[in-house]
Amino acid sequence: MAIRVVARIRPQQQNELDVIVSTASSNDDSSHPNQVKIPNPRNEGETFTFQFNTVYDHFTTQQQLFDNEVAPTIKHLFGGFDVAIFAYGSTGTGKTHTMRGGKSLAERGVIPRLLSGIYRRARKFAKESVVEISVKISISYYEIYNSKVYDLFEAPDKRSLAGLPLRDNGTKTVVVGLTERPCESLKDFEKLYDQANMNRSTSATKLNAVSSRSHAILGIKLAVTTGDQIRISTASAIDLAGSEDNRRTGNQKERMVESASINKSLFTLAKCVEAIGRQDVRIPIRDSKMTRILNLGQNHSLTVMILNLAPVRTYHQDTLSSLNFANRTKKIEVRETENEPVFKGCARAIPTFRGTSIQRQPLRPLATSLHNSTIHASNPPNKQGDRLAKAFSVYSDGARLSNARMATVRHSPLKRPSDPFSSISRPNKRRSPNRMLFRPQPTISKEVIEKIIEGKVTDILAARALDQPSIVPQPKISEEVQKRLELLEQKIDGKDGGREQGLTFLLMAKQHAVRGEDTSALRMYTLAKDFFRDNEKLDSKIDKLREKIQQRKPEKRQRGPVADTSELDPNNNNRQLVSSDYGTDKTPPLGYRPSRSVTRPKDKDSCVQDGQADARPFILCSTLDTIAKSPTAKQDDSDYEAEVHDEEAGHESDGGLHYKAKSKKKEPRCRTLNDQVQTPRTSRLLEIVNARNLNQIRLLRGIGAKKAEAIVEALCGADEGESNEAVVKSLEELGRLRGVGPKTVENMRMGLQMA
Ligand SMILES: Nc1ncnc2c1ncn2[C@@H]1O[C@H](COP(=O)(O)OP(=O)(O)OP(=O)(O)O)[C@@H](O)[C@H]1O
Repeated sequence: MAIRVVARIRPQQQNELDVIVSTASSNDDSSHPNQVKIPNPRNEGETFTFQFNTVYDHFTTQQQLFDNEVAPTIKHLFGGFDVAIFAYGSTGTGKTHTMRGGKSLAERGVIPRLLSGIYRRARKFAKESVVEISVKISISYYEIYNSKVYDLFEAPDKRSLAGLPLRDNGTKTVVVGLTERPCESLKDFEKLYDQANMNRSTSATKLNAVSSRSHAILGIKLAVTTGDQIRISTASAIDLAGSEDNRRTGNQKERMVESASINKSLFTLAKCVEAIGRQDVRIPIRDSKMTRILNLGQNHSLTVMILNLAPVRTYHQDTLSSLNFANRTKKIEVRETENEPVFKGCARAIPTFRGTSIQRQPLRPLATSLHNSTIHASNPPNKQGDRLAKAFSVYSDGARLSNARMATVRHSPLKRPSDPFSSISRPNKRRSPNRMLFRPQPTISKEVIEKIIEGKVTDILAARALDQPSIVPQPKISEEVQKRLELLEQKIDGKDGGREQGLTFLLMAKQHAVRGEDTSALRMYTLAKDFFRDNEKLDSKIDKLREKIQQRKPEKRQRGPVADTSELDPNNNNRQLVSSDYGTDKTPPLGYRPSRSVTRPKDKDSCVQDGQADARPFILCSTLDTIAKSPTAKQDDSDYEAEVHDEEAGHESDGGLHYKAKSKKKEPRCRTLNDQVQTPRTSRLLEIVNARNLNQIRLLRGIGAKKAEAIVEALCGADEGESNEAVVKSLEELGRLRGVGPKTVENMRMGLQMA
């Protein structure tokens, strides 16, 4: 079954203007919309339509959403299926509101309602069933904060800084050392849940006063014992952190670190979804902890994704990104599989204890978390302080089998030493299982033997269930050991968290630098410094940038506010003329080539000089200057057209770019211009191209993924070493890049939406 994707549009909030998202229905029954409509940010006359299973508008109550989307999954949960419900959307779109909700009854979100539904169904089951039924519910709750997993049942001051390690268990990923708490009633749950939520990392940003800084995963484990069988299933309710544009959130140091981590994991998720869609052999699921845990498409769970959207223009590009992501996600097929029940009297289990034909079984992890739906026997444990689970149980033949079994049974509280067949628990007497089982027993019939063995098997399974850490918390691993585990894991994953984080800051710094956002670039470089101490190059870069900002201050004052448009308020239209609109390039370092992201001016006199290693293409400066001086800075498209017409005078390349010449030597028909008279539209185009951000380039009109790659490759091919990167300085140069012609250039240019 494909993942069910539903969209929820939150109400417009105070101070929010200009609603641009609307709903529609592809059916005749317009009372059930299933489409989201949003204008094309580059051409307001055009509307994009996205279709999902259902679309909920701002009138939808928490109750309605739950009844339609989540309540139906409860019966599947009781039927032995796993369920995964997750909220996705950019920051401030209502994910936490949807999943957790408010305190009042009407405002309660999906999670408390789900628990309430589970308890209600459990009671109904027990009441109506003719056989005895018992339902045990336990929960675990953890967050992924800055790429580390923390148990939310633990107070932050008691956490190990390294977090909890992850381990693979078949198709599932388990969190080692996670506690599971039994929850007898809804009240129990609410108490635990509220306490744990206080431990969740939240902070205020400009976009959300209580912004979640982590992905939170609640696991609900259901153990339904019906007569002689027990079935375990799990529901995972996931409140993802939202993608963030730091120019809009106003994030500073600590928030920025969190944001980089959030964006990175969400980017990995998007890459996974894309790779699944393309049916790639490699899905980069291991590239982030969140994707490992979510395990989209591979988790064999009934999956519902709630796409949270904000209806207003300030979120335009975020909404579009989310819609595109959801559009791809809805195509993912999941093979839901029912978790196997265990029967107390499972006769088929007997042969495995007989004779020498015992099959070697793979290692089966016993240390589990909620995500491990291994088989349990009935009589779930209720004693505290029982022996903790072994890491692995090995089924093997010969002596090893005996040992493994001995280990299991020896600790069984159900062991009956007087039992004539307690030899199962005595390895020294079980060297020859054949002889033992088939030796003539004058006083016991074969049926009785079978029965006794059946009973024994059940006991062993029950003992194993007692050994499970389902209720008893896992042993606390010392901080030192956990740190080592974490380091080991990073090594296995080929990552080094700190360095990676530092590189992300460097990347963001360079992006800001390319856009001429010196202050933000400086901020990012300073953050990167924490990760690359004693790096002289970085220090000198910071010093030079600081100096440059200082020097520009008086200049800025002279020019007035319009001159420094690079870091203006997003609502200010001027900003769109020169710097990237938060909408079109919000995604931070995505698709960016770290080593290629800095464009270097050849011209030493260019108005932006940034030491030896970092510089922006001077086209950006000339644009800034042009706009600062130009009274027509706010003109609309037609004004730009006239301006461009004047520019058609032809322009000699100054040799700044050594691109690969096209095979056919045609006179370029595209407009050529002198850098000093570039229009904002042209500057913007060149800026996008020179930034080498695949994501942005492919959004240009007439450019697909392949062409975008070809452009970036052509640019990289034209570089003279890593420290001397090529810059496209005119439309003519752009038109001569491999894979790009004058027509494409014109298309790209005219497709740019300018304010
Ligand atoms: N359907 C809704 N009805 C009423 N208010 C809503 C709704 N959805 C969201 N809100 C409000 O919008 C604000 C932001 O919502 P919320 O904190 O849930 O966003 P979020 O997506 O979880 O953000 P973040 O990713 O930053 O944590 C909150 O004040 C919340 O009450």
